[in-house]
Amino acid sequence: MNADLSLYLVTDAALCGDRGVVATVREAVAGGVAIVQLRDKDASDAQTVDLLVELSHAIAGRALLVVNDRLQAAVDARSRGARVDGVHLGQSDASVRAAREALGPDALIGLTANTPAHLDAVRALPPGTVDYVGIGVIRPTSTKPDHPPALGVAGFRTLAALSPVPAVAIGGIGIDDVTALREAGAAGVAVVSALCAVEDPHAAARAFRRAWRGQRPPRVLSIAGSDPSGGAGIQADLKAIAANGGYGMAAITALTAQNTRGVRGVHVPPADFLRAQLDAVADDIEIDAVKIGMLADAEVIRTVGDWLAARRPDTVVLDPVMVSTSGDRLLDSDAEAALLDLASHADLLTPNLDELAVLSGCRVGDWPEALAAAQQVAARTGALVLAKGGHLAGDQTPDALVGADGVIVEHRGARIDTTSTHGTGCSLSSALATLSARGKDWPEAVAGAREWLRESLRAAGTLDVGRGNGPVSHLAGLWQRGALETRPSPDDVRDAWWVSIAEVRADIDALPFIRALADGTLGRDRFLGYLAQDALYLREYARVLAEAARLAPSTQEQAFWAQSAQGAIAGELELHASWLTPDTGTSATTFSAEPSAVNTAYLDHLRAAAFSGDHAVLIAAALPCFWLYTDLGVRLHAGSSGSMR
Ligand SMILES: Nc1ncnc2c1ncn2[C@@H]1O[C@H](COP(=O)(O)OP(=O)(O)O)[C@@H](O)[C@H]1O
Ligand SMILES: Cc1ncc(COP(=O)(O)O)c(N)n1
Ligand SMILES: [Mg+2]
Repeated sequence: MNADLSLYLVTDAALCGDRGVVATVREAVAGGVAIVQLRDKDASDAQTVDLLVELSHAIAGRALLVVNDRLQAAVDARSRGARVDGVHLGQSDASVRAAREALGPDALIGLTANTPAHLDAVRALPPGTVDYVGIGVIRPTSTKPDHPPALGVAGFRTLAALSPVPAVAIGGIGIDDVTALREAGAAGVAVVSALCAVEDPHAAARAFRRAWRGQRPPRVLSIAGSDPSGGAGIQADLKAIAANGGYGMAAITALTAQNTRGVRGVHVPPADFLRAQLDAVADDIEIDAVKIGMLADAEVIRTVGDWLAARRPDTVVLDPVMVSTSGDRLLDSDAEAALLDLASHADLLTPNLDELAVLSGCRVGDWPEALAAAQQVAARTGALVLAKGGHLAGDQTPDALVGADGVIVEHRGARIDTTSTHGTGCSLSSALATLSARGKDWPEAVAGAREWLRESLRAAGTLDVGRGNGPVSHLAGLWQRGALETRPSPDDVRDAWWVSIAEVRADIDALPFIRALADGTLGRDRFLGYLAQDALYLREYARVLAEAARLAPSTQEQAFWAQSAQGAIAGELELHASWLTPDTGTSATTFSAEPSAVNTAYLDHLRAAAFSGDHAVLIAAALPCFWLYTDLGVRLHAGSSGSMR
């Protein structure tokens, strides 16, 4: 049996305390435990059978269940209808061959192995007798008082390398050991106290899961129908998963011929082939979350249910698609009861108002009725229910996360004014599965998915796809944040500008005034005339720069422009003081000069830019003065022969 052994809970009644074994297991499984071993050395056989029956109901196919040592209890519990997947035996317990014979070829049979000789013995057995070995203890632990010396991670690695079957690490494992053990070849980590003796086994299990998974993005599998127009079904799911940070995969339940205006046809491939798709993915890839969408008919539902019972990933979101936004049936009406059964495999259901009415059998005419129906469905299925208000009349689209005890969290929000709502349900449920697999709890996942969907709805119109109800813009957030633009760097832009004004600059260099300035032959009067104009220019330029400071988008830029304004005023004052004041022998008339026509035109250009109120426009007008003067100054200085003064 190719089982998920990654997070393995071994029960300890004493450590579970008042909460009890059943509640502890239920919470830990909800948090992501993949396999549970009932271990109680003190219980009688009869008590063990009772507990197995109870645990099998509590687990409800969400994880595997095995029993430690008591082969007969496993057989007896099975005869009472319990799903007991197998046994875990110690070296001194019943023989693994007897267990295989009693429980059959599909049972999961594990064996404790602590020495190379134990592993040699496993290799000597007929293949398929033992499914996995438990190797330990990793660290000293009190839950197994007679344990052999602790192996540490290095000792585990050595033994695991000798094992012919997957090896689970067990004994005193803390969350900090998980990564190292996985790297050392562990197929899973088995824990007792770290999940039983904690206040919140659900949270602890999630933390272990995350540690096991490491930093990689979650793998999210959509089991849904195809929408060739790209807005709903698996096409929407893959985009939604990617947009929310997951790696998307898709097993196709049905092909639809549809567009934004409606569904023209549905083709359902053989259910066996769906199973083949699901197994192909699961045989190779660790699936962190599943989103289930369109299921077409009862046989497809059964196929998905069987597959989930055998290899359920941590997170299952079921969008009980029955009728599309365009009003077309996507599920046979006689399959609705089967869908309700499947719902009990899910962590979260995301029905719209109509689907909620079908699932609950209640009238759902308004939001309070939706909340009541959702609570009823939650109680009946054991899953949480996200009641969605997209189909409500009015300008609000509330969504509420509801459990068996009532509303957990409710979001209100104004309806976004758009007709592009094709695939909103598909997209939302995929986002939820992805965010949950990224470690968010359900209320956080709902808040995050809603926020993302609303952003995608707001941008939907710009896609302009189709003439019916268009798709949402799944990647709008990414596009708006500029991830796509192949924008040239600021340096490239500036270089291109310099090149584009090369001719103008050559003309400037050739001006008689500049040539005389450069070779030191400029007459004093002409130079003083120029300085007077420059002083007049700087006084106004300082005001323009002050306006740039006022409009600046950041404090850093604000400070730069304010300092530049101050520098321009200081420059003007210095020109007056050093060249233009009467006591240097220069005429006072120069000081009171009128701006020239060119000066006035240039200043008017700058003032117009300042009045535009647009920082970028103003900067574009103001910067050439900085850059061109610097450029010219540098070149004149490089070629200068003497002082101007
Ligand atoms: N016009 C809208 N503005 C804002 N949110 C919307 C709008 N239409 C649908 N939604 C949201 O889209 C999601 C899907 O809801 P709904 O349309 O009720 O389900 P479905 O698409 O399954 O029929 C919900 O979160 C709902 O609140
Ligand atoms: C293949 C497929 N699956 C699901 C939907 C539901 O769409 P919505 O999310 O708008 O309810 C759809 N239209 N097509
Ligand atoms: Mg919708």
